[in-house]
Amino acid sequence: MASGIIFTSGHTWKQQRRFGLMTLRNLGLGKKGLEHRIQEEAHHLVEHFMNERGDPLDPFFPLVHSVSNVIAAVVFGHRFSIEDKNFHQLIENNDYLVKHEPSISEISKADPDSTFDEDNLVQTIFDLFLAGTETTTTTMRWAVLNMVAYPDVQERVQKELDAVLGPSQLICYEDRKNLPYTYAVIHEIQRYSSIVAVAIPRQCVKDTMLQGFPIAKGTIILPNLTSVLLDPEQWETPRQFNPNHFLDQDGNFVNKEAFLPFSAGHRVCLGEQLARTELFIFFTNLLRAFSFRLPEGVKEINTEYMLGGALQPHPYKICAVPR
Ligand code: HEM
Repeated sequence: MASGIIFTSGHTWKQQRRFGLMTLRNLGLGKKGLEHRIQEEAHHLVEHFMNERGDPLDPFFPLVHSVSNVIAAVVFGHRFSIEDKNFHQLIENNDYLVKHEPSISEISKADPDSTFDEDNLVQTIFDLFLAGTETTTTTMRWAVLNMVAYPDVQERVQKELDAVLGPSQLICYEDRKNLPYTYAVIHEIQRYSSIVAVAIPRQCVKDTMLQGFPIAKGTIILPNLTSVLLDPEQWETPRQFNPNHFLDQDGNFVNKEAFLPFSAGHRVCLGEQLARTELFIFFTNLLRAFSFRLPEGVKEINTEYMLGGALQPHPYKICAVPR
């Protein structure tokens, strides 16, 4: 039988999803706890790039390290050092999670309706890790790649950051309100890269009429998120990277109903708030400290995606030049 959050439905899904959300909340999501964790990881990330002294690097490993450490803090209660062999194993082989046998007080044999058994615990941890690591890392890889591909956008972000933030000021998610251009760029990165092309499948529970289309009970539905994120009726230049999609004429940030990279409804991404906070804090810290450029002699960068579970960029190397 399926366990965890992503692959379940009905009672198990409800209980495990509620547990996942509660755990994130208890650990400070929406309060300051998890934000501190992200700020600390952003600090390590900047330090790691700084040590490369502007030499060509593939940002994948430092990014996945930072993103994983935020989730590790939630599910294991500690962060990994970048040299940690276990951490490398974790990244390469998610078996690590299954071998771990945590036991917590939620596991109850007394309640016959309880889904809090070890299978569900392991799978829920696995789900949070998988769903939280791959997606956020891939979005950050697109973020860096797009800054190299659109240097004028990068420059404008940096100008805004320099005008609003002090050079060593701790950046909070709250600062997005004073950084409309930067915030619009992050949204455009998510829209344009559309990394989760298709959301989790649904099954129709009763005969339904939807906008004139009959959908029979039992039909499996695949929500196509890319079709919304690239919809020509919703976006001025759907197939061009254009931060103006999220700005009004006065340069204020505007949210768009069709901005659905986290999907919508009961299954909406459970980590949306966490992911938004991570993307903002990692992106602003990196762009304040570095300009991303092509390595010497390299003329262009591949901005096509590779088809897979998530739409990922091709592996690439860039230089993080300290500003
Ligand atoms: C940029 C980063 C992220 C993106 C674009 C993203 C996107 C999505 C999407 C599209 C879904 C499917 C929703 C649906 O079928 O309607 C989803 C589900 C999910 N996400 Fe995320 N996600 C991100 C980050 C995270 C993080 C950081 C976590 C960890 C806490 C997380 C945990 C989950 C879980 C557990 C589900 C399954 C929810 C369910 O089945 O009820 N995600 N995410």
